[in-house]
Amino acid sequence: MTVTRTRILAGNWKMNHGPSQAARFFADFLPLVEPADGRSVVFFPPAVSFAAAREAVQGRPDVRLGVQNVHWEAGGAFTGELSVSMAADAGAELVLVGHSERRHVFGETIDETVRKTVAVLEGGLDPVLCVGETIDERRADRAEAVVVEQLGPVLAAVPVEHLARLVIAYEPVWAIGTGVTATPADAAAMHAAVRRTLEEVYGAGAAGQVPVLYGGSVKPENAAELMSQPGVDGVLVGGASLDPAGFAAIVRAAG
Ligand SMILES: O=C[C@H](O)COP(=O)(O)O
Repeated sequence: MTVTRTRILAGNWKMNHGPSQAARFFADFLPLVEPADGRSVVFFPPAVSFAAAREAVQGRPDVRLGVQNVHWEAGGAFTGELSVSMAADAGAELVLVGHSERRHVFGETIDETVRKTVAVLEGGLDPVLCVGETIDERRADRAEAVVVEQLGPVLAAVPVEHLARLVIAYEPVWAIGTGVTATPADAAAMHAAVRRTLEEVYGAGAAGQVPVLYGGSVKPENAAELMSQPGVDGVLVGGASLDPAGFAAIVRAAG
């Protein structure tokens, strides 16, 4: 397994921080975080705040931006949706796909995550594919099986030449926004399952090409321990990414 992958510290603002709050966030956050080799900071602001975020991070190539969702079609009558090319035109480099709130609140299917991942890759952006089990699935000892079920069809549709642009985020649904975090050992075990699945599909060495992030109640207090686990390349942070000082502490916890 490669141990030199770039650390990724990602903040998903979900439906928080409009344009003026986004500008205030970056005015406070950026002076707290020096650019550092081997570390990439990513934000997923709401679409209406994207332009404000982009303006705020000009001159900071260590900070990249993504969108929280896209439609797989190139354009057309899809009220409320964004296409990949529109996101790219706005300056997005990454796209969240299959976030648990898309799957469990908005009914996004595995087939839709496949279409979105393919559209994102074909459009030249990098997908951050989110996978994770519910508490009932974990209690039924199906955590690993569920993650493999979510990953398999997507990986089957991603050609190996695009593999190095894929990012995977393991986010147990029961840990998201609950204050309950997976134990570092559980996170490490699930990350290992993700990497095994990558190697089963693409062959030996594939797992080293794909950063795998942990998400679910990551806070300044637990970020360093989670990121010290084997196979945990970074974090995808919701609530704690809304506070400039708190998220800066998480970024610094990456070393
Ligand atoms: O995308 C981020 C995850 O849903 C984690 O959210 P959280 O840090 O608020 O638990």
